[in-house]
Amino acid sequence: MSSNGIAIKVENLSKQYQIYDNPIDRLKQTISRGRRKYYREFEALKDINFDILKGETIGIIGRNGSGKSTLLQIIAGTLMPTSGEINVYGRVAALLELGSGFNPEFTGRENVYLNGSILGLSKTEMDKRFDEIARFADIGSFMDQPVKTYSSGMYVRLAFAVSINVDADILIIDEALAVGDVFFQAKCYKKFEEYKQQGKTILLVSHDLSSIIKYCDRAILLHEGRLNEIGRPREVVDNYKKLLVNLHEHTDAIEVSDTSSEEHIGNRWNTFYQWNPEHLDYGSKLATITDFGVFDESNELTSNVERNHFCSIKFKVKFNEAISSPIFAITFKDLKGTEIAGTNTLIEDIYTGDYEIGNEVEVIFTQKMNLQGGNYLLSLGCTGFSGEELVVYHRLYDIINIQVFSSKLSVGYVDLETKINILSKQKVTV
Ligand SMILES: Nc1ncnc2c1ncn2[C@@H]1O[C@H](COP(=O)(O)OP(=O)(O)OP(=O)(O)O)[C@@H](O)[C@H]1O
Repeated sequence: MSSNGIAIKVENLSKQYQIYDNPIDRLKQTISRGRRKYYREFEALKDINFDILKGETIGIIGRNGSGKSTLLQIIAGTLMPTSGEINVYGRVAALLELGSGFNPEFTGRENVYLNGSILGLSKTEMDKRFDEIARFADIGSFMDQPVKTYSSGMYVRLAFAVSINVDADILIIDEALAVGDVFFQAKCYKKFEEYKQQGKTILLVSHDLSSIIKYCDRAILLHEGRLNEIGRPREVVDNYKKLLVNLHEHTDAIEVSDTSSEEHIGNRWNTFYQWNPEHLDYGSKLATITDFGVFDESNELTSNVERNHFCSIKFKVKFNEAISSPIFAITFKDLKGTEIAGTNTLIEDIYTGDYEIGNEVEVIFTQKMNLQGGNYLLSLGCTGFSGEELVVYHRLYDIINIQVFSSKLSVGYVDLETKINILSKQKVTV
């Protein structure tokens, strides 16, 4: 069957698990040979449809229990769907949950060869790859110890090293990288880039939303076993965040309610800006952000800030209910959606006050702009706690673009304000 550029095709896929309330019921079920049902059915995946193209990197996100691992296992071929169809075009290397894929009694070396043979590679082919696998895993003499003696980090290192060195067309990774240390993670992400450049397909399940935005071409949001959304990672991640706070409304423009301070009506700071048409505006609106603006050192409204100069982000919040100790927040993201910098009054340990219905407050975040020259999206938020639970009153995500000007072209996102000294050593002549 021709794939027409498709790596994975999923059609009307559903998976039901049989839930036995009592362990003995499982035995009864076997004995009854289907005459009676001793289990409940639980639908972990419901009518899932999507195509993944060759060369795409896809992030899969969703709450715990939303069906991510079940979906990956079905794609990897280690679990059968209850109904529907799945076609996978190419060889799959899967790094699923810890504990799967390796025999704990075998050494690392033996497991490398075992995995290779499962994936259809001969011993000679694995011999050629072994040194690279060992180099990437970098677990030293543990390679010849039984895997059961490994730490979870070592386990992931070896499993990842195998997965990326078996010439798979499709790489599936379930959260596994989170266990490795940060340097290993960086090494893995670098490897992803190589993989992408080779036109290979990557499926990544992660709770690290920044990585999903940074590395994926598209993201899939699963919710209660259903495919909630598939699309641009930044949008899917933002919608997922909304879903996490159980708020589903999405308005296309800011609804600026009349505030109690008459002086600003018709003269709002925020009319100075072109708003991002893709911004997100959500929250319970028990408190609303009624205006916002960025001010330079002369207290002039601006959307251009010079690097290393001070600027103030101001926003007004009106309380539509009595609220104690709200949390005010700002975040800067780059245009890919990666959070670059941000803070809030909780992190900064600032007492924000108690408010009655109708009160209005002006919040001012003043900082030295240490971001490198470039374009950034500003997000604002007003949240709080209801008991233990974080509640969102109003968030304006990615509402405006702030351009940072800099004559200095250095690398990365922030200016470390490095001081460089060159100490010359005189040659000693005898
Ligand atoms: N073998 C099983 N038998 C019965 N129910 C199962 C089984 N495996 C998973 N489930 C249930 O199916 C649902 C989906 O599980 P799955 O592990 O796919 O979710 P997930 O999104 O990967 O979750 P997490 O983020 O916690 O890893 C959950 O409610 C889970 O309890």
